[in-house]
Amino acid sequence: MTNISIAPSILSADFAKLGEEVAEVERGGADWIHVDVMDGHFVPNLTFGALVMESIAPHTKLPLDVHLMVENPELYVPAFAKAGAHMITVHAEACVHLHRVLHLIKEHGVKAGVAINPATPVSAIREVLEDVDLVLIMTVNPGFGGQAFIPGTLRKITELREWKQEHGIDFHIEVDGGVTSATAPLVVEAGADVLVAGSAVFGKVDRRAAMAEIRDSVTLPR
Ligand SMILES: O=C(CO)[C@@H](O)[C@H](O)COP(=O)(O)O
Ligand SMILES: [Fe+2]
Repeated sequence: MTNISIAPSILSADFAKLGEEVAEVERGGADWIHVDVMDGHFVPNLTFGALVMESIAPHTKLPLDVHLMVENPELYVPAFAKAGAHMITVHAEACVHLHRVLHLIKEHGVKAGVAINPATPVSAIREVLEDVDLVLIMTVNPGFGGQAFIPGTLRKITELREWKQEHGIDFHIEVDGGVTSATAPLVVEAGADVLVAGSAVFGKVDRRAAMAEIRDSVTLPR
């Protein structure tokens, strides 16, 4: 079975103590830290920029998985790379020159990911699938934590898994939005290997138990 990584999204953490929050989920068994950056234009919400992430970075050794929900993401790639990003994912819908942006990310020594919204087909990113380290399938419309999983997105995960098999190339398939112990088995069965979970982890008092519940849902026999 594929190794499954859990990436708690700090969007649902307590912003007044982000350092402690990431350290706690690292101790509790998280694999990556998912960092949601929103500009109030590409999505109807605002979060933070590279300076805030730079101040979080010393509090964890886990890879920082930056999800840029911003227009003109190429403008922010250098700052997030400098701030300690391990992976930077940009939205296909936000990039006129998607191939160029993905290579800009790699030139900064960072792994490159591409994200698609629920209404965007896999065909929109087919020409860059050999250029990416990760594809992020949004399983909610981006902008907010705590939304309900959109089941119609599952067929895109399956399509990507089949594409990987057919072409013999590898990249992570990450899912983001509404991931819980109820939906995790569905996305893993479809082919996802990185599970972002915001409210299902940070919304719980016991974060270790919350992550264990998600991991057990995809590893223990049903
Ligand atoms: O990128 C986003 C939202 O746009 C996510 O990363 C959310 O933070 C996921 O939150 P939950 O749906 O897991 O509560
Ligand atoms: Fe995200």
